[in-house]
Amino acid sequence: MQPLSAQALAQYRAAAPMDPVNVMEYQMVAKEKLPKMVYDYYASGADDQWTLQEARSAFERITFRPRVLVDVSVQDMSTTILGQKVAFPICVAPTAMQCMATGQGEKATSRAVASMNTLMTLSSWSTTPLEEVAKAAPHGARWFQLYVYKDRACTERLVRRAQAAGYKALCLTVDTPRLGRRENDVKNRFHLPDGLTMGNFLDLVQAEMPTDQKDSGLAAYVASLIDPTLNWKDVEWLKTITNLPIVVKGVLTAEDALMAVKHGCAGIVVSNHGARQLDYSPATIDVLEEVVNAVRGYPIEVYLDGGVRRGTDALKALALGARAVFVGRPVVWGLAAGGEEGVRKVLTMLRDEFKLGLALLGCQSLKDINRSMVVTPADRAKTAVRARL
Ligand SMILES: Cc1cc2nc3c(=O)[nH]c(=O)nc-3n(C[C@H](O)[C@H](O)[C@H](O)COP(=O)(O)O)c2cc1C
Ligand SMILES: CC(C)CC(=O)C(=O)O
Repeated sequence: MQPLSAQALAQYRAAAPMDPVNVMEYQMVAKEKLPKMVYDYYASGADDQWTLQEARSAFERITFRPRVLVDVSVQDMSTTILGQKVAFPICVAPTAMQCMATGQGEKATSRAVASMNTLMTLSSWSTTPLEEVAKAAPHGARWFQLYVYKDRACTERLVRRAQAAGYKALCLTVDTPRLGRRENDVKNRFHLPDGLTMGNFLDLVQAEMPTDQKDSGLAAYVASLIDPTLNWKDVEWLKTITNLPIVVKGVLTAEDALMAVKHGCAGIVVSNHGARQLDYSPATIDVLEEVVNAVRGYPIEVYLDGGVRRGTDALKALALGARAVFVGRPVVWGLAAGGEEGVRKVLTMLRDEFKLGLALLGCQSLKDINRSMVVTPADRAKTAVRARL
């Protein structure tokens, strides 16, 4: 989502709802509450932020073909994600440094997500140690997002800790050999606010983010720690140090999807990192089908993240073959606006919108959602060509 313009914010203030009724309004409340450096970090995309805009535009270009006169008085939104049951197919993507949004940070998210019976992915760059996040909601479904560090011993210890703490999969982020250039972070000289630390590294590597940079402190921090040599062989290495399933996050092409299959990954997140890495990458919803078609018949699940702000966005992704979607910023907006309760409200909104859309589409359960229920720009182009022949 685009950063809000001064004009949009002024318009919102004029009609400020006491209680936000959608995710976009939660973003506006969060913007009012957060310090500028923090809001900008959460909201921004890379460079021109073209991909950031495109994430929403691409969803807007897809329309539905709803079916009618179907009994939808009883609905079931549940599914499984790598065998773990979730109440609805909207899960939580990893977002770093959540204690900047609210004091309880990742612990609040953990409790809210568990109470909604869905799945949370914890960023390895959390401001709370992974064990404390697990303890905050012991029965919640949880994955651990991994960046591979130059210090492989540190990486290995982190993986073992995640496994010991009950995280059920490693979500390996593969689109960040270097941090994308977020110009607001450069201007703001982004750094971790005083009193916060990267909770998982306290005993491992340099826990403090530099504050004296003439650039984004985060970009320098990432450059000093994350291993840019990461490649498919390292997936094999990871498999020698853990038996947790590996989900690769950041795949955008059929070629890489097939590499994930070849290297024994259990899942793929079709993701462009919330438009924060390579600008002019496509919107994820536009490449989802390419990935789904490439791996059809293989034992691998495909998920999508990026720009999901409405229950109907999730329906579109499922119709195009995703097993579930993940949301990043909406959770942070909920946290900033209302802590644990704010996250619960955001997830409840998305769940309820999804349920309503499911009924209006004529579906009783996720099994009823199918490809014929959406029309994409590619479908329209094909129809136009056929009409001309
Ligand atoms: C503030 C912020 C921090 C993020 N931190 C991480 C991270 O630590 N690890 C990671 O793999 N992805 C990270 N991401 C990317 C998200 O996991 C996800 O791909 C993206 O936010 C999805 O798009 P959405 O925000 O439009 O829902 C971050 C995204 C944001 C906005
Ligand atoms: C600590 C960062 C690498 C987190 C991240 O992935 C992001 O800001 O997009």
